Amino acid sequence: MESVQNSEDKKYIKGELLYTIFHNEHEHFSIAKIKVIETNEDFREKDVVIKGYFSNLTEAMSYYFYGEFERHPKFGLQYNVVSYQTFVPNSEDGLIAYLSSDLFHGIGKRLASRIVKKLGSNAISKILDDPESLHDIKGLKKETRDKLVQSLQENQGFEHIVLYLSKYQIGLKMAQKIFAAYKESTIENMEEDPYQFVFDIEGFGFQTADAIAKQNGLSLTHPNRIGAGCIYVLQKSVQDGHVYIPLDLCVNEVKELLASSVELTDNLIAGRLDELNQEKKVIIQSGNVYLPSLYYAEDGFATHLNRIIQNETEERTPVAELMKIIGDIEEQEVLSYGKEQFEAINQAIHSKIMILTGGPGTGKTTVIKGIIKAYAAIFDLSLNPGDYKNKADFPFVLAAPTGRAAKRLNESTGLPTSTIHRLLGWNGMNEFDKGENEQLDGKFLIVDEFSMVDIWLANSLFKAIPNDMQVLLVGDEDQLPSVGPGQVLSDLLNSGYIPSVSLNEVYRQKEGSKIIQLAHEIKNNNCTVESLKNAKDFSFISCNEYQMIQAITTIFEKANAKGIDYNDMQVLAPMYRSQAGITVINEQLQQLINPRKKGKREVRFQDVIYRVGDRVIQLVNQPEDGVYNGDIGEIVAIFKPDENKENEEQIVISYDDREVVYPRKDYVNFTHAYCISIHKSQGSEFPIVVFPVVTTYHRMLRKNLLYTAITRSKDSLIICGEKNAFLKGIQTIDTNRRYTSLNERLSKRLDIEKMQVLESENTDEELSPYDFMD
Ligand SMILES: Nc1ncnc2c1ncn2[C@@H]1O[C@H](COP(=O)(O)OP(=O)(O)OP(=O)(O)O)[C@@H](O)[C@H]1O
Repeated sequence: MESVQNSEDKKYIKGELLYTIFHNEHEHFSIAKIKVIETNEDFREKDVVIKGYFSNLTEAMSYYFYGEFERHPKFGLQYNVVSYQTFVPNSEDGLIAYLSSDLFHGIGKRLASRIVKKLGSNAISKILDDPESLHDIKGLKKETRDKLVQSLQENQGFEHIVLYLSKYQIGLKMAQKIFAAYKESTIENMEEDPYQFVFDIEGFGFQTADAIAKQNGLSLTHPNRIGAGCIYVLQKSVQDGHVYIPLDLCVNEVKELLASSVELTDNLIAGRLDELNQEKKVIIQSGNVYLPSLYYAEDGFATHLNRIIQNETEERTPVAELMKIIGDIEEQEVLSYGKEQFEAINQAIHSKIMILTGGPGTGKTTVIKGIIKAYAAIFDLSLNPGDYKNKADFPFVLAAPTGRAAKRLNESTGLPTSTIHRLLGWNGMNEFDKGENEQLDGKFLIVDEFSMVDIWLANSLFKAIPNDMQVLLVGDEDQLPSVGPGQVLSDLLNSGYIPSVSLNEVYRQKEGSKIIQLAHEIKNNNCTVESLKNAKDFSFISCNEYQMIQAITTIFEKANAKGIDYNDMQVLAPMYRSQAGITVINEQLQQLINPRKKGKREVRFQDVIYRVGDRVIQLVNQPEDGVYNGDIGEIVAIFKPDENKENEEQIVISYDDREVVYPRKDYVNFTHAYCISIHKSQGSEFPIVVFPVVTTYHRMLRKNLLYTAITRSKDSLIICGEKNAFLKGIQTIDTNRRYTSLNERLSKRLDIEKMQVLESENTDEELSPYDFMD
């Protein structure tokens, strides 16, 4: 074991564990109080609070903790532990006493001194590195020897590994993951082939593997190095939304990644990819390279889509009957459906699966309501969930990818809605309860904001759709694609595999909305500087990047003076950093809207101050608590550790229908929401949108991003910034094509179906092989 005396430059505190304040079983995260025995830190107190990821800290045991002090605004000085090890005396006498203690059964003083005599003061480290080193010790039976190794591994294995991994800047959290996978063989495996970790451990980076390999003198042409490079390149491509990358591009990127250090030929990389393909670590099809999870998601989605569509209902409602039903609905709703809208209702009623698309204000919601009412009238179904004995008997299933979108769907239809995750029964462990074996209840599924659904979620959803369920997918194809991989909505539309109706006539514009007009001008590429003239619900305030904060502050102050509720105003921006970025705007607006006040609690987390009353946004899906990426809430309480039974600092956030308690380690799951990113605003609408647009954002300024931003505003839109930047942005098409093969998969299926139809027609004519001969 590495002795502290050998690493004097490394800061440490040697201490005895007094008690544990908090321990998370799942993550092995602990906060504890220790009595300081010795330290090379400039610290003179008798005890200190430590925190970090530990395997098994035992009260009254002594440890070396390596790390650094951190000053917490509320809890004062804490020691943030990066690695640690149980204190084992490194004098021979101490070591003998340790090995002959109650911790190791069957080893007495005599045996312990023989071990120390043979292995020296580094005995424990030697045994952990190589259990064989215990062979040839007189009187040490195999059984006792195995037990000693096992106890040492249990008691010290993890720490030993943590210490080893910390040499490569691998933190405790990742060390926990690695230890769970490799246990005591971690070091052996890592020295032999660190590249394997890229395959086995989620989040283990290629660069880390490369650094470890270099230090262990592994060859740069190690076969797994190229393999790990391939996996790394593919994983990175998923972050850009790709489902696959073409083989030649993959080869080039791997070469770029590895070649600075070694000469690699295309053939060598392609050969390695071929082997990975045979080992099913990647899948190569038609010259495209996929990570298996994406290949199977795309293939699975296409298969289930096909399965559902094949079970077409034969029954057709006669047009006259449908006209009558729709006429009745028009009377009730006091409107007259446009031609496209009627067609959409008619098609949706008669299609097993249909897509409804259209820009803002074209009547998508109006049509959804029409479809539901028409379906209910045809099949004589009540739209009151209370009329059904069981919840599962209610025929309509309405869902959306985010909580806010689901809520909007509920408000516009008056029917129960949920997020797709909740619908599928997310169990918090990356799995859904619903699937092929337990499919969804209901007869008619409507999914809104489908452009936000990535290929993984689409596959999970379609797996769970029973054969007899009708499906309506609703979305706006001009919005940003899903954050996750794929572009399911646009691939479906391009493939022509399922019927779709596009609504183009704008109805809200007739009510004099400039916002809708602007959206359609952007969509149809006829937006000019004239389009940016102020109107009742629209204004453009000119300013540059450096004036932005002042401009936004003034807008908010003026609105407030007019009696407008700050909660109705939402700033949307494309990026976090820069003078006019999300972070700075949030800081400024927090000061204006929710300033520091005596008696109002606040805590600092990283560089941000969270205060009771702050508007915040959830950044990840947390289905176990019923909150989803993009949900906006308000901090309603901050608790000190001595105020709750968990003994931890907590922030309580209130969302529309629930309150969620976040322990400090989960504060990364939310951020301030006075200004949010346009990506996070997808699926939401706000009464007043303030949208800064300046040239500094240029990398981000694309047509679909600007379109998404302005279509989030319901009543009023204020753009502030540079007109040129805006006009340039709307002319910039996102050319970063996502590599997906859903369209091809579906087109192929269409071709097969056409051939089958041809074949069946030919059979009718009783063709014989002679017909194909000259
Ligand atoms: N056929 C129609 N006749 C009269 N008004 C209509 C008609 N269709 C839609 N509208 C009205 O136009 C407005 C926009 O319709 P709706 O909300 O259904 O559109 P949308 O496509 O869902 O819009 P968004 O995507 O912006 O939410 C509503 O006020 C709606 O009542």
